This record gives sequence, structure tokens and C-alpha cells, in this order.
Amino acid sequence: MIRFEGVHKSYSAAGREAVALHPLDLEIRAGEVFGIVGHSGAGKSTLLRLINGLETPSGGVLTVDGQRLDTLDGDGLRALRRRVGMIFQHFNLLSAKTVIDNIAFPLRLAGVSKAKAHARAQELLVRVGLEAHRDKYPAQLSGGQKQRVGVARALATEPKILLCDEATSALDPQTTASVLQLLDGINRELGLTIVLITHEMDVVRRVCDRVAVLDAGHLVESGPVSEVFLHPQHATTRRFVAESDDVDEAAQHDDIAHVEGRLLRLTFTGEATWQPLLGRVSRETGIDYTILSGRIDRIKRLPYGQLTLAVTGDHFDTAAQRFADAGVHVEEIAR
Ligand SMILES: Nc1ncnc2c1ncn2[C@@H]1O[C@H](COP(=O)(O)OP(=O)(O)OP(=O)(O)O)[C@@H](O)[C@H]1O
Repeated sequence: MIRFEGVHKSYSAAGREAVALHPLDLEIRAGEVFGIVGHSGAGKSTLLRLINGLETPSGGVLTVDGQRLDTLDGDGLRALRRRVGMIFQHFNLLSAKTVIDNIAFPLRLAGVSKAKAHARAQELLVRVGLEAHRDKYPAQLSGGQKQRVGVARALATEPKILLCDEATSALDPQTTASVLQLLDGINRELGLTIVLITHEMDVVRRVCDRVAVLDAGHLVESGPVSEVFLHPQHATTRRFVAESDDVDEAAQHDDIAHVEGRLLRLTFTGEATWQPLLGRVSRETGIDYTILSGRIDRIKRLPYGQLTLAVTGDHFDTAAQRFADAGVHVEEIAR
């Protein structure tokens, strides 16, 4: 659906070239929710703005919905933008227009009659759960409601791709959850491809299928969220995951120093998450364990658990093998 082949982007500012994105290869598949995570300045917005042609690559080939963007003229680009909707951190609603007029606006711009545009906007209002707010102005809405209007407006032209630019960063945790749920529903019911950029790994964990991690313009890691989140390889990714787990790594290191035994990290996914394995392996092998940290949650709809144990007793290797045989990912952590 979206393919970056050696795409890079530099800006020239005050006579100097600044690299925002180093050459990268990336494929975003039709119908998936793809997350791009990175700190401020990593190049996330640049990457997103390349997809809808708001920025032009400095080199490489970018293909969106089967079309190489460098072959499109003005009309081609405008047609592409109708197939690529976008929502924003600060919603970007028109303050002088009502909710229904905001949603109908892209259709009116495209020359659709007022009656038809309003009929379509009304359907979208229902989809995002804002029927009761139809004639209000943006200033009369909460942040979550404004973002729902943003989503409805982005869907007005029936795009195939929805770009989300830090869409939940201005929202409280509960509202964030409800907007992410809305995006998840849209992805499933309409089959829309969603690309979202965020600085929060937790947003990625909740809705994305795959993720790419950007660090200072470099794509440092990418893959299925369950892989990248549970087994991060790059230091930047590990920091994002630790932040989302709310782990104070220094304090955890101090705690671990005082505990006896070898350290084992167990990662359970799917069915294994709900089995009483710890007790069983402990009984069968005679090992003892202290739980140093743990979390049970979901990655999108996949249940997972991750536990760090300090293990004492003579049969560490046998116990590790029993866990592995039960489908648990086992990793010994060096002290
Ligand atoms: N129009 C521009 N002109 C010059 N430099 C730019 C321009 N837009 C972005 N940059 C630079 O490119 C780099 C990447 O910026 P970008 O906005 O893509 O990062 P980001 O990850 O989205 O950051 P943030 O989360 O803060 O928005 C930064 O160093 C930024 O200063």
C-alpha cells in the first residue's frame, strides 16, 4: 500500500542542509495499523507528510496506493490526497463552522452539493457517536469530541489511508483509550490502512499491528508489535518500552543487586499467559523463585505476560527448558 525505497529527506535552512530522514526502506501493508514511534525531531512528521505529498523526498522512490509520487502532477496529487485522510494532535477544526459543517467541508471543497455532503456527514456523525453535537461549534466540545470530529472529517472523502499525527497526545488517558478504540473499529470495519506517529509506545501497543522506530532520522528497528515490544533489540526501542512500562531502570537494577539467584525473564503470549506454569515448574524441578517485576496486559488483542524472576535451586536449566517446552520465551539476564 505504501512503499519507501531508499527514501530520504533533507531540508535546507539558512543555507545549510539538515538531514531529517536518512535513506530508508519500509513497507506498510493494506489494511494494517502501522505505528511510527520516535522522540521529538526523529523525523516522524516528515515521514508522514511525505506519504500525502505535503513534502517531497530528496531522493528514493515512494509509492502510495500503487502510484509513484514523483510521477504525479498537481491533479494527480490532489486526487491522491482525497484517498489519504489525516487527523492532527490539535484537531485543526474550523472554529467558525459547526460540527456538521466541519465534517462536510472536504466534500464541499471537492464540489459535492450541500445536501449530499450533509447526508454523508450525518452518517459519519453517527459512526463517531456525536449525533447530539451536530450543531455545536468546536469551542463547545471536549478534546475527545473534537478529535472524533477530526476523524469523521478525515473519513468524509472515503480515503483508503488514514494518517494520524500524534492524534491522542493532547488527550487524557481515558479519552486516549476511547479514540484509539474508535480508530481500531474503523480499521476493522472499513479495512482502512492507518499510519500513526507517536512518541508513546503504549499507543503502539494498544492499536498497531506493526511498528517502526525512528531515531535521529534513522529507522533503527521495525516489525510486528508483539516482537518489537516484547523483545526490543535497539537501545532506543528498549527505552521506549521501559517508559511505557513505567520502569525505573536504575531503581530496578539496585533492587536486583540484593537478590540471590540467576535472573530469568519469561515472556508468555496467547494461551500460555493463563496457565499455572510457575507453580508447576517450581514443584517439578525444585527451583525457588522471587518475582522481581511483572506485567500482564494485551498487545492489541494478544494477551501477554512478562515476568522477571530470581531463581535459586540446582535445576535452573531444567526449569528453563520446561518453560520453553510450554511455549514460553525464556531469556537469562546477565547480572
Ligand atoms: N520545514 C523544515 N525546515 C527545516 N527543517 C525542518 C523542517 N521540518 C522539520 N525539520 C527538521 O527535521 C527534523 C525532523 O523533524 P520532524 O518534525 O519530522 O520530527 P518529529 O519526529 O515529527 O518531531 P516532533 O515530534 O517534535 O514533531 C528536525 O531536526 C526538524 O528540525
